Amino acid sequence: MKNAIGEFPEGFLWGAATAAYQIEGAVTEGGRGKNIWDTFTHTPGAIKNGENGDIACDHYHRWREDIALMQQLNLDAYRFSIAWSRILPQGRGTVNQAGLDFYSRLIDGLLEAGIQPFVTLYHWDLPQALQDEGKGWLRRGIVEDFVQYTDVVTRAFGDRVKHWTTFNEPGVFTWGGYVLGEDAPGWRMQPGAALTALHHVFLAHGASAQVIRENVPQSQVGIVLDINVAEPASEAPEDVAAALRFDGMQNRWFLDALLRGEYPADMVALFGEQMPRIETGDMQRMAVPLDYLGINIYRRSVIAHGDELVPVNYCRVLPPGEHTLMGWEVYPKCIYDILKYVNERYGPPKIYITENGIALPDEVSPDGHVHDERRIAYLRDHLTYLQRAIAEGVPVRGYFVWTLMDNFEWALGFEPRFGLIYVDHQTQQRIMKDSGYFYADIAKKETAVK
Ligand SMILES: CO[C@H](O)c1c[n+]2c([nH]1)[C@H](O)[C@@H](O)[C@H](O)[C@H]2CO
Repeated sequence: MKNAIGEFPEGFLWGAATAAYQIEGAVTEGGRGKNIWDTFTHTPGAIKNGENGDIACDHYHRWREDIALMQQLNLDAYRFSIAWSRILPQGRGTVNQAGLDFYSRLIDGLLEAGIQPFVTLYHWDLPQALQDEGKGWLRRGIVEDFVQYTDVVTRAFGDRVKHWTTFNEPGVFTWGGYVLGEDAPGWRMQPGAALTALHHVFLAHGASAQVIRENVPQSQVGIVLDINVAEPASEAPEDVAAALRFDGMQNRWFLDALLRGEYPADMVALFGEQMPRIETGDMQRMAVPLDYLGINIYRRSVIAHGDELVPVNYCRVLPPGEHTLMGWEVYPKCIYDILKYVNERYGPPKIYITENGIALPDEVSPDGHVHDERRIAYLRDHLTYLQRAIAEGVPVRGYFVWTLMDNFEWALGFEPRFGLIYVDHQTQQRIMKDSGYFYADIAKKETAVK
């Protein structure tokens, strides 16, 4: 199909993405159990402005209205996550039928609207009961809990949902949650804790993929990673070495483990005593064949030597130029560079851009519209580089904007607005931004130029 950006493969999916804790609200409704983000956001000082996702975008009650907005955007697909603690309030054991019913109605509504559901099983919101019982992902037994959760939801929705992502960005929630303290559960520990948690997440991924394939005929199974191509800040040997360590930690640790069944030797040597306990067969258990790789792409990564993050000892350098509200550089060619990096080294069968977007201080103008020209430029320029990568043979089959609507941006609260749709979080009014109309035109099939 052809649109204002250029030629895209027939069947290319134009989507938008969200996550349960960031949009649903209704945290004590419908039998939902507590999760670690409920706890973390109510911990004084954890979240900017003391905000939380108790109400968020009230999507739990407004999902019909939100599906109608997705139709206005001409979406082919919608990427969303299921809240584990809505399905299994205690993380395991008794199933909450009201939780299954909510997602079943949502999925039926999407299908009726002609929108394909892309489900993420885990987007950071671990049931608090599992955190309390045995330190969450640090306990190897959690793999079995995740398998039960996978089994329940794929039996319930596998007749209608074919695209299943096990985890969103394993590195972010383990490193952020167990070392940096920036994400739930907010622990500041040694890197070894994050590597152990990550090892168990990888095992859970492999076991979950098996269950999905057993329960869902014609399923497509993948995982979502944030891959970053490292550019040394200078030609100085210490910066070049730091960029290699960044590449090892940010990219090869995940891609080698999940696609090749081995941890990269240089990083194993670097981590030494911090390495997780690896049992016989573990690496084969995690490296199950995948139907697609989801990649979240936002920015370029210019890396220099740094003394803080021991033992990886790298730090990001922010080049001059345009930056987003997150303090990230706007560098559209990053999407081309990252796709070429992954395709040339690992050659996944299919790729989806599962997140790409920009945080801006959007405001409603006196005319009642949100004129977010910078987001239009960001999307247009990244899509142009995406189209170039596809034309050069990278097997990208879909693109999901982060995000459908302005939502709860984790430790930063509601201030960073990423949405195609503006949300007034006091009134819950939704307003399509100018970028939403732009994207609807990109996604609209009738605009196809013969
Ligand atoms: C460096 O960006 C990461 O890849 C990334 C960015 N983002 C993410 N991962 C998460 O998957 C989303 O939940 C965030 O809301 C979103 C915006 O911050």
